[in-house]
Amino acid sequence: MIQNLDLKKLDQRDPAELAKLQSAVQDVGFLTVSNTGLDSDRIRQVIGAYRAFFHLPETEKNQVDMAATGSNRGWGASQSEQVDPEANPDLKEVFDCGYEVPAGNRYHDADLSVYAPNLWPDNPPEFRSTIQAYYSDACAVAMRVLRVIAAALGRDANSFDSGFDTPMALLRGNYYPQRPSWAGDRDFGIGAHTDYGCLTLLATDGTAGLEVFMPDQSWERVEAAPGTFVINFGEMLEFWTAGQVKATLHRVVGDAHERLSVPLFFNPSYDTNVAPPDSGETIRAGEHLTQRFNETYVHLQAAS
Ligand SMILES: O=C(O)CCC(=O)C(=O)O
Ligand SMILES: [Fe+2]
Repeated sequence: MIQNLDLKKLDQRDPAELAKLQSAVQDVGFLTVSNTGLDSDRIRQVIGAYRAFFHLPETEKNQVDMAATGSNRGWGASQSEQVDPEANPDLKEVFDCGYEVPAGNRYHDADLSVYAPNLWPDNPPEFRSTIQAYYSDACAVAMRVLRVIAAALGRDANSFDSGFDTPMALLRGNYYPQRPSWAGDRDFGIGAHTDYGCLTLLATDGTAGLEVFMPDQSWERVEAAPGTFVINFGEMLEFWTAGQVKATLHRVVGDAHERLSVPLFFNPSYDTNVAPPDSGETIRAGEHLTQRFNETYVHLQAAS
């Protein structure tokens, strides 16, 4: 079962809520969370901005097409990403934006694609300001959730903080058009995958579609109305916690309804070592993320 938790209670270290969190991260790797401070009106505004962008004619979206770049900022057309090598490229469209590295930061002149400059469309006019404001508020919620996870695992609540000073956090709008009539059994809105980073904070427009691969090997639907978030964990947090946090497979098949979702992939700074503690290994977060991007974005598959 996928648990719904209350972030305010977790912040207050409510013992029953922390115990539920511990089993959600270890056994299932998925949960939903409410009471984050980001309310339903705010999420509707953000989803509305993405929806207006995705409904623009392709000629306009083409002006910010990431395929013309060596990174993943801007619009990705349908079938521009293949998260499951056994399936066809995903049917969804995306819009990705990332962290804006300030001048003076050690990564500012590093020319790393994970910190590439954002590409913003001219329309809708309020798109950039709406999405940028949400980016920073969503990162703050994600960091709060990571702190309560550290506490639930019996660690110092701030033990992950120093790894996130320049987060490679990627905010995405996913647009799933109606599933086309020609789609076959290798075609998905997004194929089965695990996320690459640490924590994913996902808002949706309330339309069903996300399915989680449960410990009993069944696919379970998880729904979240605007104001409730789905949280799951990526490969890096599984390594970093030596498996105490589970990176769980999930997918969206798609159906007759258009659907929007907005994941924030909260990834650490490039040089953060996400290898299991005391393993003597080094897994540099930026190298793992770059490799996974190169494997899955079609325009980067060809270039790498
Ligand atoms: O649309 C969803 O509900 C999930 C999207 C997802 O898994 C992803 O973008 O990694
Ligand atoms: Fe995902």
